[in-house]
Amino acid sequence: MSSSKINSAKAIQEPLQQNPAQDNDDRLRESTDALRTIAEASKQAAEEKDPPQADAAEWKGKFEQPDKISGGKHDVVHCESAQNLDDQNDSNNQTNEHGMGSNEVLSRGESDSAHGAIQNQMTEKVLFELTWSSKGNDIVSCEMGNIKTVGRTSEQITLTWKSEPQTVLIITKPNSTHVRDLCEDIVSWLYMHKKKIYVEPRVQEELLNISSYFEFVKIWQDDLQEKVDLLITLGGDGTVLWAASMFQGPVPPLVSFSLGSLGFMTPFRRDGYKKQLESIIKRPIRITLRHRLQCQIVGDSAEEENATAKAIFVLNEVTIDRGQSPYLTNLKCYCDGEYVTSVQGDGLILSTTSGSTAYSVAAGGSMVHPQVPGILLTPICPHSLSFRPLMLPEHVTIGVEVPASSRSSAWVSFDGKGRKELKTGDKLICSMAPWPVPTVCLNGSTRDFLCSILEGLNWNQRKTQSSDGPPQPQP
Ligand SMILES: NC(=O)c1ccc[n+]([C@@H]2O[C@H](COP(=O)([O-])OP(=O)(O)OC[C@H]3O[C@@H](n4cnc5c(N)ncnc54)[C@H](O)[C@@H]3O)[C@@H](O)[C@H]2O)c1
Ligand SMILES: Nc1ncnc2c1ncn2[C@@H]1O[C@H](COP(=O)(O)OP(=O)(O)OP(=O)(O)O)[C@@H](O)[C@H]1O
Repeated sequence: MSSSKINSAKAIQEPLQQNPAQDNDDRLRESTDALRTIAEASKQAAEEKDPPQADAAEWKGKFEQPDKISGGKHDVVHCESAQNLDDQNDSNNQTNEHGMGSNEVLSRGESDSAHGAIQNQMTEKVLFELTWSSKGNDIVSCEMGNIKTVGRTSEQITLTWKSEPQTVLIITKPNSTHVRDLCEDIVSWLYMHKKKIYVEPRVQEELLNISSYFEFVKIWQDDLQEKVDLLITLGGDGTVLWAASMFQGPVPPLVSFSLGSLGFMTPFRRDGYKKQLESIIKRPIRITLRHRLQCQIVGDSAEEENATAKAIFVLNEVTIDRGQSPYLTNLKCYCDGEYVTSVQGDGLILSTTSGSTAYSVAAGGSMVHPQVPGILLTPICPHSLSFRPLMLPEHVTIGVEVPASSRSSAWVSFDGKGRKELKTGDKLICSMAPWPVPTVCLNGSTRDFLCSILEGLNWNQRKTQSSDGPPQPQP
């Protein structure tokens, strides 16, 4: 192992040992534990073979400090009065305000070359306001004993900056010339607009290889989640997943440019990026709050790793499968601690609604609008004719256990990464995380979703039936 890897592993291990876990296998642990887990997952990823990912994961591990999260903000949305919205948000202009999202104030000082003076002024993370179409703060009213729904949790949300975002983190897909080119352009554009720019070490190196002009671009060192105003991804859905996994607490608004093959979560195109970014930093933006799941393994395996209270955040799904075992998985499923059923088949996917169009749909699950709060249970090749996919409400806690009677262990993966063995007796606990990923919409949450299933999956494409044919049957 290289010395940098050893240092990185040490940096990860130390926080892991600082906060011993408490026992409770029915509820997910609080945020301190969550960070510890992410650090461990990154360590594992760093040991994987893919060099760009291993390096990136190693870098992520360096700044993931468990104690940061204990002071994390659980309330992403607070109630406060709304402002008028501009013409971008017609649909919301006639509605009342529902909530306000704010980021905390923090201090920092750092000198830069060209824009040093400007950058030094940026000592606070910018605040913003969230407008959630609704006739009031409540979802349900009960006046005079009449129950009436007055708000919808899945309505379009608008984010209005209190001042222009200043600090931008750009995450890019490795090994792509198109991505590198667009990254260079966007970095230059942002610098012209006096933004403070952070990237991964690999990207900084790439930019400096192009020109020393890019010396103003910084590598993020620490306090990541507390300083970024805007997150930009250049790549496909995998890059969005990667960027989201870097935030173990609140996630800043994420603008995703599509430079992949499919791009369900990447509505922005490289052409016209200037106009789009200009609009995003200066005007109110429509966002989709993509829910995440927090997952935790409890049992002997976790204890062996000295991390019983591990939690990992996923934007798409957590998958439990049979790995290389030739046997059926035998997974006992619990909902809020109550036994529900057993999965006998290749495995089970616990998916967010954002992830419903990914692995879950391939396994026969329904596609669900990402703003709908809920957890999908989709079996993988169940050896039972009646195991239909299921969707449960957002508040439940799901447990999946490999019972002692199982013929073999199972394997868990998180957004397709960080595979871990679930030995007999181990349990995966999963519930909705308090920190969603706010992705910026191109044409609104619903239109973007429908476009992605129509264009990405060719949903329900069929040649139209010709009008000529047998005569209509007479009534
Ligand atoms: N049989 C399958 O369909 C299958 C199998 C394994 C993993 N996956 C998915 O791949 C994801 C990891 O993505 P990656 O890009 O890192 O790996 P990857 O490069 O193997 O890409 C998998 C494909 O899934 C697509 N995808 C990812 N998230 C999506 C979403 N929310 N909606 C629609 N499509 C989506 C990607 O665009 C890509 O085409 C996992 O979270 C899992 O959902 C799918
Ligand atoms: N910054 C990053 N560092 C390391 N690995 C990354 C980074 N961004 C993305 N990846 C990985 O690179 C792989 C490919 O990325 P991505 O899915 O974005 O591109 P794609 O496969 O071309 O696009 P699509 O998902 O649309 O098919 C994914 O496995 C992802 O986890």
